[in-house]
Amino acid sequence: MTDSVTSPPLLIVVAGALVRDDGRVLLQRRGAGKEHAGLWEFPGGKVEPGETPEAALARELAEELGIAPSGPAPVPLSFASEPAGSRHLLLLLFVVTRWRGEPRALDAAEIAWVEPERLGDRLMPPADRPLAAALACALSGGMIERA
Ligand SMILES: Nc1nc2c([nH]c(=O)n2[C@H]2C[C@H](O)[C@@H](COP(=O)(O)OP(=O)(O)OP(=O)(O)O)O2)c(=O)[nH]1
Repeated sequence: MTDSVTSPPLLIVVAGALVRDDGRVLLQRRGAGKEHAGLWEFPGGKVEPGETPEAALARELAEELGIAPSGPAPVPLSFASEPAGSRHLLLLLFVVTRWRGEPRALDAAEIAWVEPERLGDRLMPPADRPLAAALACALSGGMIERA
């Protein structure tokens, strides 16, 4: 193929929307010195070579929050696809309704449990905004079975 000039390498990132039994969603604020510092995002990170998205999600949730998904497998909800500097971001969002442990901000500046209808109030990276809207819509429409 000769179109690599016009097709930047994919940056595949996985993220989890933790939904508590009261319907609130966990967001975390990116720390200083990181890309998108200060913005609110879903916990997650880059999928490493040879890793499935599900394995990457479990690893990132352990590293960033000290929790492990349990019970029903995380459910893919939506994705974002957009340019990100010299690469192209593919951000895969899963919904997580059961986990072991109490989430702590091990990597982020802080975490917050946000009512779905207030997700839009938080400043987020561009890729997250439509994902947050889709999540709020799915939650208000009863499309997501809670723990
Ligand atoms: N984790 C996460 N990353 C996001 C979101 N939205 C978004 O644009 N991103 C971007 C920011 C980064 O360019 C990239 C993920 O980078 P990251 O720094 O979180 O990845 P990582 O945990 O693997 O970190 P590192 O080891 O490379 O430092 O995806 C989101 O909701 N969650």
